[in-house]
Amino acid sequence: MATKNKNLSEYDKNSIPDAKNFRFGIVVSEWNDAITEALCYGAVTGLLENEVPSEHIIRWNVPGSFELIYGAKKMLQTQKVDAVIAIGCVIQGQTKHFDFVCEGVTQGIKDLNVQTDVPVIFCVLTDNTMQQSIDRSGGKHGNKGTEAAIAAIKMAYLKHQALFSHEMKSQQLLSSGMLQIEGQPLLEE
Ligand SMILES: Nc1c(NC[C@H](O)[C@H](O)[C@H](O)CO)[nH]c(=O)[nH]c1=O
Ligand SMILES: CC(=O)[C@@H](O)COP(=O)(O)O
Repeated sequence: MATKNKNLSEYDKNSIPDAKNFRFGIVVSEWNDAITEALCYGAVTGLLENEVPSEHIIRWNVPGSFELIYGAKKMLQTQKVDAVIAIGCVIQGQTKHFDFVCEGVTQGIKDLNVQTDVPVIFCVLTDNTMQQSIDRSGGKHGNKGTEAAIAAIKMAYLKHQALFSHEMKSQQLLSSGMLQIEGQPLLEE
């Protein structure tokens, strides 16, 4: 479904997991800051609406969308966060630079999701015109920042569920004797 047929701010509140214990990083590009500030407002509002305490939200700025990659990497490496939201707005200019910035930040954020254990949410507008960006940052198509906040909550929950499931399976294997901790007797004497 294309964005033009969907409101980015709409979501089923009943489908959102309990997020009050999760912590979120938000990295915001300063290019097109009228748009990125509106996206950040949507993201923070989406988190607060779902019981995330304001003190569980850490915000950093970077110069442009290309720097979101490094900013998100340092955020997840140095801060105790369950997910990171990367916010940017790239608008087509006169040259091919748009293509390289969009491809670079897309691939870079994808790489972070592959190489690290913290979900990084892609909240980067890649628009042909400023009006398209306005429409998607609190305008007629809603706010992609809110959409990103909901995605961040759901991915933080998925991460925690996966970890819990793994720990439960390990405990079951240990207690059944099917798994041995190195250096410890298989069965207690
Ligand atoms: N033209 C836009 C940019 N360009 C700047 C790059 O993101 C980057 O900061 C620069 O190449 C230095 O590494 N950035 C945006 O976020 N939006 C644009 O429209
Ligand atoms: C995405 C960009 O870097 C672009 O807005 C810069 O504009 P231009 O292509 O005219 O240099």
